[in-house]
Amino acid sequence: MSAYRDEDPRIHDIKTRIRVVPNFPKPGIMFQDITTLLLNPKAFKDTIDLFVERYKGKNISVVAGSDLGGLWLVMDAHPVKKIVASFAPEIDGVVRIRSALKCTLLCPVVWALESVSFLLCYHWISSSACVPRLVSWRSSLSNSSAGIEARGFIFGPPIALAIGAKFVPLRKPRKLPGEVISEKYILEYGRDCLEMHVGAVKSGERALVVDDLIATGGTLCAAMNLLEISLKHDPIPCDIFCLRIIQTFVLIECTASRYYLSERAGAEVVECACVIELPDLKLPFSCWFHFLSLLTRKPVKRCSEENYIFLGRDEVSVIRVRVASLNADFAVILKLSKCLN
Ligand SMILES: O=P(O)(O)OC[C@H]1O[C@H](OP(=O)(O)OP(=O)(O)O)[C@H](O)[C@@H]1O
Ligand SMILES: Nc1ncnc2[nH]cnc12
Repeated sequence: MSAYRDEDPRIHDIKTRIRVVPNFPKPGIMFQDITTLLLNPKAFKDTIDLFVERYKGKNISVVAGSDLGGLWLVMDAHPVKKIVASFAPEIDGVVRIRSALKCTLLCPVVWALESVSFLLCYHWISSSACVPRLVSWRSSLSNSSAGIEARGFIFGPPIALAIGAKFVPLRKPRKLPGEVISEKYILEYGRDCLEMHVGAVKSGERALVVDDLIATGGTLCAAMNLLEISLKHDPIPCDIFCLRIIQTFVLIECTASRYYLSERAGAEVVECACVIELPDLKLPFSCWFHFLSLLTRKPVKRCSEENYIFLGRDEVSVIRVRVASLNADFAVILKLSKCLN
C-alpha cells in the first residue's frame, strides 16, 4: 500500500466503483469494468482531477531514457528465443528474428569476434549521425495527450482540456479517414492494431498517453511506438544489429545491410497514465516505459534484466530494455536484415 493510497480517500472511492466481471470476454478473464465508475459523477471527476493534479503545469520529464548515447539494440539470446516462441510465426518479423538468431548462434566466427564487434558497433553508434538526430526529438516543450480507443477516449479528453493539451485519438484499424500510421500489438485476450493520423502529432512534441487499464502493456507499448519514432522525411540509414547481454556486457553484431527507420510521429512520450493496473497478470512480455497507475498511485517503471521485444511494422522492431546491472535504460531500434533470412 502506498502512502498516497492511504492518504487520499478519493482513491479508495474510485476503487470501489470499478466492477469486476469474471469470465468476460473470455473464461478466466477478470474484467475490470470502468462503466460503473462513470455512473458516479463524483468518482469520475475525482479520477480526472487526480490525473490533472499530477500533470498540470509540470515540466514533464523524459520517460524514454535521457541517455540517448545508449541507443543500442540489446538482446539476450535466451529470452529472445522464449519471446519468439511465444509469438505465432505468422506475425511480421518473427521469422526474420528467428533467422537472425539462428545465424547468430551457429556462426563460430561471430562468437569469436564478440568483443570486437561490440567495440566496433559501440563506436559506430556513438559516432553515428543517429544519436544527435534522435536527441533533437527531445527538445520541444509543447504538450499533447493521446488516448487509446475506446476506453482511453473516456479519460483522455477531459485531462487534455484541463492541462491545456491537444487530444489525439489512437484508433483501432480503419476508423480514421486520413492517412494513418499503424502498430500491431498483442493483449490479454487477443491481438489488435492501433492507428494514428499522420500529422496529428509533430516531431518533438511531449505526449501523455492515457488509457483506462494496463494488463500486458501491449497496448501502451503500441501507442509508444506510434508516437515516438519518426524519420519519414529524414530517413537514417541503419545497419543491422543483433545483441546479447553477457553478464554486464553488451554485445552488438552487425551486418552490412542498410535499412531505414519506419515512419512514426517522433514525439516524446512523457508518461503513460492509466487508472487500473492488473497486478497478478502473467506478462507474456513486459514494458519498459514509465506509467502511472492511478489506483496504485505510484509511478511504475516496469523493467528488469529481461529483454522485451515489441514487433513493429515491416521489418522494424523496437526493443526497450533496462539493463539493471548497467544501471541504464536502452531505447533500441532493431533492424533485421533480409540477408539473414
Ligand atoms: O495492457 P494490455 O494487455 O494491452 O491491455 C489493456 C488494453 O485492453 C483494453 O482495451 P481493449 O483492447 O479491450 O479495447 P476497448 O478499449 O475498445 O474495450 C484496455 O482498455 C486497454 O486499452
Ligand atoms: N482484465 C481486463 N479488464 C478490463 N480490460 C482489460 N483489458 C485487458 N485486460 C483487461
